Amino acid sequence: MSETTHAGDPARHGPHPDALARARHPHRMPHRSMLFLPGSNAAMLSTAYIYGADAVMFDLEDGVALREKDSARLLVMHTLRSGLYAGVETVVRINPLDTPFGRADLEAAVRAGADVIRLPKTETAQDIVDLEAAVESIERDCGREVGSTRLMAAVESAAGVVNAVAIASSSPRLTSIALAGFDYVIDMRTTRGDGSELFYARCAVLHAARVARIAAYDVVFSDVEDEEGFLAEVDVIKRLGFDGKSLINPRQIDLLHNAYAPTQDELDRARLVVEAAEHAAAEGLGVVSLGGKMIDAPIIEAARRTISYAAASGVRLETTGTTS
Ligand SMILES: CC(C)(COP(=O)(O)OP(=O)(O)OC[C@H]1O[C@@H](n2cnc3c(N)ncnc32)[C@H](O)[C@@H]1OP(=O)(O)O)[C@@H](O)C(=O)NCCC(=O)NCCSC(=O)C[C@@](O)(CC(=O)O)C(=O)O
Ligand SMILES: [Mg+2]
Repeated sequence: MSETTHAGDPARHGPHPDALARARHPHRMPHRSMLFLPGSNAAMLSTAYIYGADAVMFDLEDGVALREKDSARLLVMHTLRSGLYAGVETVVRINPLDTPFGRADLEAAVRAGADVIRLPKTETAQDIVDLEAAVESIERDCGREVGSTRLMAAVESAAGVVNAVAIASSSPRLTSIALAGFDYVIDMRTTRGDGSELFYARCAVLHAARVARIAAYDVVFSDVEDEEGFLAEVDVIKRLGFDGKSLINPRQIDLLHNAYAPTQDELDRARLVVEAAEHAAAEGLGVVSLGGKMIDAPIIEAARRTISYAAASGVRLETTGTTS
């Protein structure tokens, strides 16, 4: 692939500052919604930055027909370089590296400045180690800051789920892990149902993410007309502890963000906790207390996350499904 230089090319100027902020302060940057966009769909690629997803995922893998693999790669590369998505986290789902398309996808995505590479069908930690080596070589070759491309592992099989802790801990570049439900249930010889078929995998992926201190994304919900079913699934995954979900349709974004938004009471309490923590830090106090009760670090961290969710999409409106 030939490399052209032009002003504003993210491949020349490193990652968007927003991406660096996410890497340094993950609790302040929500990872709730990741919108899948088929890389071959020019109309979707030219408009989807307006929908307000936390991240968009340009898909070069299963959402793209074989005969469109090369044209989709070019389309995604030009979209990344266009600057349209400068304020949104950009993710490219490449084809696996052992397919005829994987290396070319990776080369194009890293050179064009993708914030994150999503590796589908990750089964072992070695898959990520190999990906990291390939990414580093491309970064060096094109002059992109080494280490600036982040990685996401998508786990889509029994092997991936069983190896989730090793995968999640395999690279400092790996900032998130996603469970992919459709391929997973095929591998498990079952079908999507009431969620019980995903329960073990969800828990395994989530525990791996927490051990490695990275973000965890839940599966896509395929029926875009079934708002009630979508919200029921969101309720389950939020309770389990997922940071968010991969999505296939813009209509799912606000529903998800509203479900993750705090109530006004939760926000007020979080602000008090953070104020108390900041006061204690300013006074050089080792112990943070609020109303006579000691507050520990995980509570302060959770309070900061609550404030970041409210900053991103307001407080939760229980009746309308939207946020204020
Ligand atoms: C489902 C449907 C056909 C419905 O279409 P509809 O037209 O009925 O939708 P409408 O709501 O009417 O669209 C209103 C307006 O939004 C625009 N719009 C729609 N969707 C948009 C979007 N995604 N991005 C930007 N724009 C969008 C649309 O163009 C229109 O724009 P406009 O005409 O201007 O008004 C459509 O959404 C769609 O194609 N989704 C993406 C599907 C996809 O990517 N599948 C592969 C990934 S899963 C996989 O691979 C499995 C996995 O690997 C997963 C894992 O790894 O996690 C595993 O194993 O589990
Ligand atoms: Mg899949």
